[in-house]
Amino acid sequence: MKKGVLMVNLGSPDSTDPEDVKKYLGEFLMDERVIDFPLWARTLLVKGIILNTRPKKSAEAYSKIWWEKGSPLIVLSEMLQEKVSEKVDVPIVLAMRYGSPSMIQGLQKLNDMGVDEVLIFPLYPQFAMATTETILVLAEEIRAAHFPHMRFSDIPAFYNKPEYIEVLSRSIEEKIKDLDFEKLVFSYHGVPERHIRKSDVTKSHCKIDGTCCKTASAAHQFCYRHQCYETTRQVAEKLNLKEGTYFTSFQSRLGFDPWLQPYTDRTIERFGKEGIKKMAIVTPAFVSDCLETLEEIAMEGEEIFHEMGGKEFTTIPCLNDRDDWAHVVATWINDWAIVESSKAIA
Ligand SMILES: C=CC1=C(C)c2cc3[nH]c(cc4nc(cc5[nH]c(cc1n2)c(C)c5CCC(=O)O)C(CCC(=O)O)=C4C)c(C)c3C=C
Ligand SMILES: [Fe+2]
Ligand SMILES: [Fe+2]
Repeated sequence: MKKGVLMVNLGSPDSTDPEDVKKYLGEFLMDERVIDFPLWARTLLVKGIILNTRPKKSAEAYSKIWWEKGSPLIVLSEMLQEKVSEKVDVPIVLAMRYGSPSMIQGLQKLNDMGVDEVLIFPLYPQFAMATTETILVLAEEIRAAHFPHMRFSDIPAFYNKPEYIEVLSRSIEEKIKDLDFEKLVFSYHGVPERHIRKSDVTKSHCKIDGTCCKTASAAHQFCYRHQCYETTRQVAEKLNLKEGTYFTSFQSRLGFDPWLQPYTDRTIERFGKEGIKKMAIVTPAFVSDCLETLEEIAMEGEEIFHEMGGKEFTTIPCLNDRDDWAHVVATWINDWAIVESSKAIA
């Protein structure tokens, strides 16, 4: 069997034109694992309401962060894929869950190379049904319909993998070592609380009450909230951060349902009001810088902090194509390729 890797990130619109943003948001938000309402209600909400108002606003936001080469998320994902490709012996193809290059195009490309043993690598440190799960489900649907001869395995959420914690901690340390910051915020993309309950395999563990995520449970293999807090805890331990100087919060909520709290914007506002002058913020749910880090945090977040009287607002870049991160990704891929080869020999 010939091996290859499908590296998958979220995706971006093709351009900042509101029509392209509308097309992208339509595909994204009609995913039943993102807006998890029955089809009729999702269609009404997305096509009847969100797509009439949001694309213009989102297009303006994208215009502020767009690069000459395109969407930062896609350019940075390509840079990672290229760097990792130099360090491994198997082909790596990059695909996006929404927009292009699509997952079906990516799998077709691998198929054309003769690859039939595929490692699906979702670029998400923490599991969520709106991210990791939807990638794996779509991959399997495409496999069954178009490439039934292929065999798939995947890289599970790596929120607590020592190599990931090491690189993330180093990326933070490099930015904060000379800062003398008062508060460090770990801001993760939010999800509706309902998503956490739906992903609870035990059906009874997740109470979202502040203690469940600290109590050992089989539910945590698929609990986004637990995995976010665990990433924060392990980094804080590695960097010897003092209790009370670091916080976990959740950003980018949409709609009126309760999402994971505390919310990042309110946390920044509170710190400003409390007289905090220097804060830093890291966004570990994102492997590549994107709209949510470059605009929502680095621009809007900074503005909120300054309006509330804060002075220094330091944003810590995502891992992007850092050499040490590319090295870790390459090691995981090489480990997979070796194990799969020895299975084939046995
Ligand atoms: C119900 C809506 C959404 C859920 C649930 C959700 C989960 C989720 N998203 C990411 C990562 C990213 N999201 C990004 C943009 C983005 N997310 C939503 C909505 C939900 N996300 C929207 C509507 C948008 C588009 C922008 C906007 O209009 O505000 C991005 C950035 C994409 C880019 O092109 O730069 C990322 C990355 C995660 C990790 C996650 C759950 C854990
Ligand atoms: Fe999102
Ligand atoms: Fe939990």
